[in-house]
Amino acid sequence: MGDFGSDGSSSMSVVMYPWLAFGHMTAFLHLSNKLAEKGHEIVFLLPKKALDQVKPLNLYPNLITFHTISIPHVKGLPPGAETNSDVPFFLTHLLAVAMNQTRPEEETILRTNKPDLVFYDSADWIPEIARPVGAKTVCYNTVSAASIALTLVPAAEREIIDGKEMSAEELAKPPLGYPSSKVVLLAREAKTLSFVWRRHEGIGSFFDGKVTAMRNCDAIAIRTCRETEGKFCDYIESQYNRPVYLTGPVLPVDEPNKTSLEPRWADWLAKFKPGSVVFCAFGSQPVVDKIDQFQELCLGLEATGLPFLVAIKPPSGVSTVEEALTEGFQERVRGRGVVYGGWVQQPMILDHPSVGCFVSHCGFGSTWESLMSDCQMVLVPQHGEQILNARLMAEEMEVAVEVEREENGWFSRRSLEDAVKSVMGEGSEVGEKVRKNHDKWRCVLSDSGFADGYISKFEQNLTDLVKS
Ligand SMILES: O=c1ccn([C@@H]2O[C@H](COP(=O)(O)OP(=O)(O)O[C@H]3OC[C@@H](O)[C@H](O)[C@H]3O)[C@@H](O)[C@H]2O)c(=O)[nH]1
Ligand SMILES: [O-]c1cc(O)cc2[o+]c(-c3ccc(O)cc3)c(O[C@@H]3O[C@H](CO)[C@@H](O)[C@H](O)[C@H]3O)cc12
Repeated sequence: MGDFGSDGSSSMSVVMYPWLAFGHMTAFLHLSNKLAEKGHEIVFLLPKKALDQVKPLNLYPNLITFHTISIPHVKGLPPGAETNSDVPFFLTHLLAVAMNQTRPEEETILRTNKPDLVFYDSADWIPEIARPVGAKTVCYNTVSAASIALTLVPAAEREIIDGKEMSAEELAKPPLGYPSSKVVLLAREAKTLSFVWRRHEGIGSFFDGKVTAMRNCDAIAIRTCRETEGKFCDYIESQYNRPVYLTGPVLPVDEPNKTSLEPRWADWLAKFKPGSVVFCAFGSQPVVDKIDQFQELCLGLEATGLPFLVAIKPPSGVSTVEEALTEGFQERVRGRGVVYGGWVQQPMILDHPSVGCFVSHCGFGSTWESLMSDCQMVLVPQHGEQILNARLMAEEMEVAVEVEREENGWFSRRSLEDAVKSVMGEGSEVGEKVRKNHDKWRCVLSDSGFADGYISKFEQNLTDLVKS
C-alpha cells in the first residue's frame, strides 16, 4: 500500500484509468493535478494517441507519470482507433470491448505499482483486479449527477423484451424518486437514450456496465458540487448505498507560467471589440453528425452579424469542415467568421476579452468552463446527457438560453440566430436575466476557497477510505 501511513507520510499512490474519450481523460487529469498539488503520486493510463494532446495539461510531471496502454484492434472498429474521437457514436460499444481487452495489462500495472487507490469510470472490472493488491476503488463520474440519476441507477433498469426498441415515452420516464421535474427529457429527446439499455454481444448494455461499475466500487465520486446538484447526488447515494464524494468543478487554475493562446487566435480575436465575438465549440467528439445541421449552425452564426469562431469536428460523410460548408459561405464571412476543424485552447478563448458569447454542445467539461467564464451562454445540446446539462443551466439555474428545436428535433439557422441575439442584443430582457443569474453563480463558484474547499474535503474522504 504505497507509503501511506507506514512512515507517517500521508502521500497516497493512485492509478487512474479513464474512459478513452478526451472529455473524460482531461477531467481525470485535472483531478490528478489537484491530488498531485497535495503531494500524491499518480500513474495515469491512456492510449498512445492521446498522449500528445493530454501531456501539456500535466502540471506536476514529477508526480504524475503517464503510462501508455496498447488498445487492441477489434473487428468493426476503424483501423488504429484508440479513442472515442476515432469512432462513430454507434460503434462506441466496440471501443468498450477493446478497453476490456486491456485488462491483463492493467493487472500487471496494479501488481507492480500496488497503489492505494484506483480511479476509473468505464472499466467495470477494475474492482476485481484492484482488490487482490489491496487497493480501494473510486468510480469517478465526470458527467453531471443529473444524467446519472436519470438513467444510470438501479431504479432506472428497463426490461427489454426480445431486443425490441423501447418507445420514446418509455425511455423518457424518470425512475421512481427522481428528484426533478425540470431536468428531464421530452419524449423525442429521450430517443437518444436508447443506446443506454441496448444489449451488445459480449459486454451487455451501457446501463449494465455503469451500474456494475458503481455497485462494485468502494466509493462513487462525481465532478460536481452540492450547490448545483445536491438533490441528484443524494438520490444516487440512496440508490447505490455507497458513499458519494464530490470533487467540485475541478478546473485548471491559471498558472503564472502557463502557455499563452496560440498567436493565430490571439491576433484574430484582438481585431474585435470587447465582448463581441461568438465562440462556438462542440467538444472533443464529432457530435453534429448531420451535414444539414452543421450548415444551419454556421449559417445561423453568419446571420447574427457578429464575429464568430467555430471549433468543431467535421460531420459524417466528409473529412474536413471546409468540405461541409455551403457554397459562398467562406467568402461572405471572410474577416469576421472562421470555422476550424482542429483543436483550440478553449479555456483561454473563453477568457479572451473579445469573446462575449459561448455556443456550446453542453459537454459537462464545457459546462463548468462556461459557468466560470463571463460569456453569455447559448446551448445546443446533441444527445441525452448534454440535453440534461442544458436543462440544468437553462431551467434550474436560469443562466443560459437553449436553442429552440422543431418537432423533428432539428434547430434552424433562424432559431440559433434568435438565441444568440437574445443573449447578445442590447437591452434584451432575457439577456439581462441570464447575465445577472450567471454573475451570481460565477461569484459563488469562483469564490476563493470554494473549489479548494471541495478538493480538501475530497482528499480527506480518500484518506479515510484508504485507512478504512
Ligand atoms: O477544440 C477543443 C475542444 C474541446 N476542448 C476541451 O475539451 C474538453 C471537452 O470536454 P466536454 O466535456 O465539454 O465535451 P466532450 O464532448 O469532449 O466530452 C464527452 O465527455 C463528457 C460529456 O459530458 C460529453 O457529453 C461527452 O461528449 C473541454 O475541457 C474543452 O475545453 C478544447 O480545449 N479544445
Ligand atoms: O447520454 C447519456 C445519458 C445519460 O442520462 C447518462 C449518460 O452518462 C454517461 C456517463 C459517462 C461516464 C460515466 O462515468 C457515467 C456516465 C454518458 O457517457 C457518454 O457516453 C457516450 C456513449 O458511450 C460516450 O461516447 C461518451 O464519451 C460518454 O461521455 C452518456 C450518458
